[in-house]
Amino acid sequence: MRVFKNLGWFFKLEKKSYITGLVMLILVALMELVPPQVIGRVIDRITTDTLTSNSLVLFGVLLLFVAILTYIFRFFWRVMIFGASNRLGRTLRKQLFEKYSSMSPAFFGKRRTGDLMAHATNDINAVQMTAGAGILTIADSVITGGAVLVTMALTVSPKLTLIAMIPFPFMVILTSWYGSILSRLFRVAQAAFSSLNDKTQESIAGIKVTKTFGYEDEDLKDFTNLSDDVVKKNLKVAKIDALFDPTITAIIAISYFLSIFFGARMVVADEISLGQLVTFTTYLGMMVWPLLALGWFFNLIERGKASYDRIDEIMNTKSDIGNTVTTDSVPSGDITFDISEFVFPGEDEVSLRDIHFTLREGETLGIVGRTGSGKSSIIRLLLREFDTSGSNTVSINGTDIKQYDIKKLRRLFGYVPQDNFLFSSTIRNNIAFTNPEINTASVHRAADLSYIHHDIENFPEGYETVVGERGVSLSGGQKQRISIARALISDPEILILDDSLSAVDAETETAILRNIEQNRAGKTNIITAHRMSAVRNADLILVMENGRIVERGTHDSLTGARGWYYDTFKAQSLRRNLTKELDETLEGGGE
Ligand SMILES: Nc1ncnc2c1ncn2[C@@H]1O[C@H](COP(=O)(O)OP(=O)(O)OP(=O)(O)O)[C@@H](O)[C@H]1O
Repeated sequence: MRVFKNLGWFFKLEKKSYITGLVMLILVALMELVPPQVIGRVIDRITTDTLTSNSLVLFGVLLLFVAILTYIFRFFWRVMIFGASNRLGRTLRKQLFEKYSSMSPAFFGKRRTGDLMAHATNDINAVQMTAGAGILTIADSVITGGAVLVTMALTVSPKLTLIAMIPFPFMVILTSWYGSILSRLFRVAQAAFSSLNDKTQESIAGIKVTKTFGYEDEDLKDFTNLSDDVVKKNLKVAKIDALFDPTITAIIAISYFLSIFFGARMVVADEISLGQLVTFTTYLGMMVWPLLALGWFFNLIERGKASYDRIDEIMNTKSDIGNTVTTDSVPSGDITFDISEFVFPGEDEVSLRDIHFTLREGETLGIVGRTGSGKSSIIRLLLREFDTSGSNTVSINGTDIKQYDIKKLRRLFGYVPQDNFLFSSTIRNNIAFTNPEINTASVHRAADLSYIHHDIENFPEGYETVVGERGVSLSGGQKQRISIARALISDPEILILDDSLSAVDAETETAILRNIEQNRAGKTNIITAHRMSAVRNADLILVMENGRIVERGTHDSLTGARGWYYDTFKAQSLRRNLTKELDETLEGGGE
């Protein structure tokens, strides 16, 4: 029953629907008491030869009237109770999605996508069932069952009613025992379903890699194993599920036997009439549904409880990134990093050390260094994907960025992440993501700046071409450039290109960077790259190694210093010139 307590807030919210629904249920229960009474009376009148055609018509009209009212009331309770439970599904889905949206990347790094999806589908469905069918089954078994028992006792015989009820406590004990086993098994089955969900999602997302390595058979085997596991665990649930109905049917059968055995003796002893015994057994037949409903109720609440706990665990997870706003000012100005040490949450190793620099507003910062040297980590701190602690700060205009409203802070940035992601929508919608109402000319301009306009115009449907979930029909370079257009369209105060030019050729890179330089006067840019040519014109270049800044300066000062930057720049320039020469030679030879 704890799940009902947990859902108390919702029942309060939907008080009107539930109360109306329950009143309708009570009325249906009362209506259902009438037909057995009519049958009993007709039989008694037949046996005493007092049945007239007038009274027969009257009984018929009464039954018809009761049938019509039952039909109407049944319709309304369904609309009220199931309508409310559907609204619960909607509310929970919204709350869960809001929770997901508010969580930091660290949360998504730790959880599996399939699991998060299963919470939003299967688990919410199970809780919704508890608030719909769960309420119905308990109300129906108590109201209909109670009304039938009271009527049996009042209109036929309290003694016979008690005899008929002897097996009922066994049923309650057995079904609640099945319920507790079911809860455990259901939790395990839902977890298995989450894993299967996760596997499906990952297999589809990684299908290209799987195919390239020729690993389809292994992938299928993994999938089949997980799928078999889901079946096995659900079969266990089904086995316990299957115990509910036979138990209840057996209890009812015993109850019937006791009623007829003792009822017949009471008829013979003239304690009740034959009509009353028929009425009694008809009522007993009417107890089948309330008792089945009671069994289902235990089944449903156990499933609801298991799923509610799984959702609750997510809802109670606190985001690593808080939003305690202590300043009203809008973030803008110079960016200063003052970090002695930064450790990613849950890690032991220090990832960034002694990162101290200031980037003036309107200037361009270039960050270079070997892979894993800490370039993206600097960006992630600025974006508040992770927070610094202690005296370590990242500030904008002299204020720690943790003191700004996180949404206002993030509106500052036009960010092109390393693993760019395109939504399954049109190219236009992907570019206009931050401002869907923006005019076509601006979309084209952003695409022009990121050097993708002509490619897009050559697509079958131009800007209306739909890209797959991960832009499967586009080349890596095209995806990167569409992501750059998406970042540029809002003319952000701070543009961040995190290794975002890696998939375009050197000429395209130069052209895009020139466009950015010419069109973003007075705005800040941060570019991380492996190619030194991408940061050549930056006002400040940081060279990272093992989480530290090992060189800093402008292109000229760094080449003068003859360190890693110079060596790498020279090697890359040489390679670039050689490739160019080779291309020209091959082209010349081909003519
Ligand atoms: N969320 C995280 N949790 C723990 N460690 C992390 C996390 N993200 C990055 N790291 C670690 O921090 C170090 C720096 O990673 P980072 O992504 O900043 O390097 P990078 O210079 O951008 O590399 P690349 O050029 O390959 O993109 C790496 O050792 C990486 O494993």
